Amino acid sequence: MEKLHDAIRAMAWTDAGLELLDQRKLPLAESWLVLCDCASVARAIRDMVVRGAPAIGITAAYAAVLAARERYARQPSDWRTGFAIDMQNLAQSRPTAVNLVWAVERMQQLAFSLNGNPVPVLLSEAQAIHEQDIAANYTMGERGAACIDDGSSVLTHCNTGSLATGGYGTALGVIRSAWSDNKLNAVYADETRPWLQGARLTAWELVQDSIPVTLLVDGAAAWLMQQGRVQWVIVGSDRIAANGDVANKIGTYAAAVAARHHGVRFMVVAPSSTVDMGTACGADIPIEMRAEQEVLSAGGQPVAANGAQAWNPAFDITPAELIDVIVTERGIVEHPDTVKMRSLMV
Ligand SMILES: CSC[C@H]1O[C@H](OP(=O)(O)O)[C@H](O)[C@@H]1O
Repeated sequence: MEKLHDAIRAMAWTDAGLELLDQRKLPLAESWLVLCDCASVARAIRDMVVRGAPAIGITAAYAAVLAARERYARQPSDWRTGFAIDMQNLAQSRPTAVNLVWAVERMQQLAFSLNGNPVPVLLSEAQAIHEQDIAANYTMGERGAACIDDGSSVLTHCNTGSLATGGYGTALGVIRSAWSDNKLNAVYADETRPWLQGARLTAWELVQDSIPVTLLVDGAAAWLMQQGRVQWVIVGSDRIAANGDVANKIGTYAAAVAARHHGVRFMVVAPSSTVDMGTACGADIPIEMRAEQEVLSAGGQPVAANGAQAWNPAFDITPAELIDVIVTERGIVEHPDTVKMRSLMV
């Protein structure tokens, strides 16, 4: 089967600045923002113009280039002080995806090792982070697809494709590769309330690739499994703790519980930049709480009675014992635990 085209990108560096595809407007409109300063990129991450753990990390790396360019132009003799402030603000834009802090620390450590104008070297580093992520996604796509038997149907949650990464995707990369290998009968996608990453982004990506996709409301996932209609649930992650516990979009834990109950296998796909060996277990992962309004409305229109309140955790924690396999570019871990995760990350 011909290799799927890989044209979708969430971000692109240009001399004018960092271009971000505004994912808040998809699938109805494809519009790009061109951001020229670090603070604007931090706001764009917070406001989910760009989202998805690896995409957030790559975007932060480019934001570090913008910060260095601005600070060095303003004060060549003492650009580091302002740069450090920019990096702190950037790192605080969203708390759960460890890729953000990983990228900020990697860029800041490099920046402070440089003499003279840091921008050219930092830009090369940011571009390397971007390219390495894409390469990792193709590797994970092949490795994950190899776990899937011919004739399988799969369910995915949220968006883990080119829009959530540097390109191709993590869990959606596995689905792309498995489809290219003629292994899949059907692909199901949870709409993923309240932000609708599945309905608005995953479905859009798969339609672009001419891969048939069937959307379902999140509450239908367990019934789909009870009907025996999927053999795998395949998801991404925003942070994997040292013991293999996984933080991912809200609704992932429910899917994992239902999958285990119904004998459906559960795969987590994430680059090693998502693994946080400094966090012992899932209980120690910060869970982002987002605005109540995201639950109380849809498409900008209220859907709840005026006066109702909402609880809006953006992520939940799936314990390692509910995960059959974690796929990274460094290797595959079956039935993850701390020992296995540590051996993967050495
Ligand atoms: C490729 S991992 C993407 C990961 O990020 C999503 O969260 P958000 O859309 O809020 O950034 C979701 O947890 C996905 O699994």
